[in-house]
Amino acid sequence: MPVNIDEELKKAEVLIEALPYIQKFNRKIIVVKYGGSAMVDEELKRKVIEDVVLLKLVGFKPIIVHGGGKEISSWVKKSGMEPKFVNGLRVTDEPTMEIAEMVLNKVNKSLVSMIQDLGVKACGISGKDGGMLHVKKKLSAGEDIGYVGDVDDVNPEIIHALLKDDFLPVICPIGFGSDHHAYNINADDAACAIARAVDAEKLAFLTDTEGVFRDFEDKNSLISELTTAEARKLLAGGTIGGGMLPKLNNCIDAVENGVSRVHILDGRIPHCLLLEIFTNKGVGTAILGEDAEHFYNTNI
Ligand SMILES: Nc1ncnc2c1ncn2[C@@H]1O[C@H](COP(=O)(O)OP(=O)(O)O)[C@@H](O)[C@H]1O
Ligand SMILES: CC(=O)N[C@@H](CCC(=O)OP(=O)(O)O)C(=O)O
Repeated sequence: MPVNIDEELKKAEVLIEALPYIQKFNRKIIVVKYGGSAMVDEELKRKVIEDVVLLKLVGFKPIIVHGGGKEISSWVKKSGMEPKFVNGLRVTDEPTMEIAEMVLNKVNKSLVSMIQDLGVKACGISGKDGGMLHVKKKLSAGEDIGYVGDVDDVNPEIIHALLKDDFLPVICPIGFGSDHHAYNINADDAACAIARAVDAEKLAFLTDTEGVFRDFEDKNSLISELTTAEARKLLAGGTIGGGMLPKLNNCIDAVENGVSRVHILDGRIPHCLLLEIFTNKGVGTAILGEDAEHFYNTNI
C-alpha cells in the first residue's frame, strides 16, 4: 500500500507538539488516582494502563494509586452483606475489612500484570508495605465507621526505592494503625497523602464524571478551572455531593501542600490522561492555587 505522506506527517506533528510537555515532566513524579467506572470497563482499563505505560516510557515517573470500591461492594454483596457508606466512606467492620483487603490486592495484581504485559516493570504494594501508610481511626461526623483510616504519616522510602530501580509503583489504599490492624483508606485520601509525601509535580484523579459541575443536575455547568478559594465556596454551597466531596477536599489539600498541578479527569474518555498532559485542551477540572495564573496559558 502506498504511504500517505500527509497522514504520516500528522503523526510526526503530534509527536513534535508533545515535545515541550515531555521536557517539562521529564523525571517528574505524576500520581494517578485510578478508580470509579473507568476501572470496571476492561477496554477503558487497558487504555488507562497504556497511557500510564507511555508516560513511564517517555521518562516521567508515574505512580498509580487505585481504588476498587465497586468491586469491593460486589464481593460484600456476594458474601450476603449489604454495603454501607457514611459521607462517601465505607462502613468497614471486621469481615468487610477482610473482603476489602482481598479485593484490593486482587485488583492491584491485575493492574501490575497489565503493565508488565506492555513491557514496563511494575510492583504492586499496599500502604502496609515498607510501613508506608500509618493511619489513625477515622470517624465520620462523629460516627464510628469501623476500620477506616485517616493517613497521619507517610513513609515514602519504599516508593523512592522502587522509582530508583525503574519500577512503576501500583499502590492500594490499605494502611495500618498503631494497633497493627489493617485499615481501609478512601483511595482519594491515599493518593493525596502519597502525592504530598513524594512532592509530586502532578496529581490526576481519574473518575466517572466529566469533572466538577457547579450544579450536578445541570450538565452545562462543568467548571474547567477552580481556585482553592472557589472550591471551598462551592463545597460550602451544598451542590457537591457523594464521592466528589472527599475528592475536592483532597484537591485543595494537595494544591495547598506543594503539588503543583491537580486535576479531576473523566476516566471514561479514552486516553484522557494523555490529552491532559500533552495538550492544552483543558479536559476535566483543574484546581489551582490562589496565586496561579490562568492555568491553560501556563501549562508549560
Ligand atoms: N457537583 C458535582 N460534580 C461532579 N460530581 C459530583 C457532583 N456532586 C456529586 N458528584 C458525584 O461524585 C461522583 C464522583 O465521585 P466517586 O463516585 O467517589 O468517584 P471515584 O469512584 O472515581 O472515586 C460522580 O460520579 C457524581 O455522582
Ligand atoms: C474507606 C473507603 O471508603 N474505602 C474505599 C477504598 C476503595 C476506593 O476508594 O475505591 P474507589 O476509588 O474506586 O471509590 C472503599 O472501601 O470503597
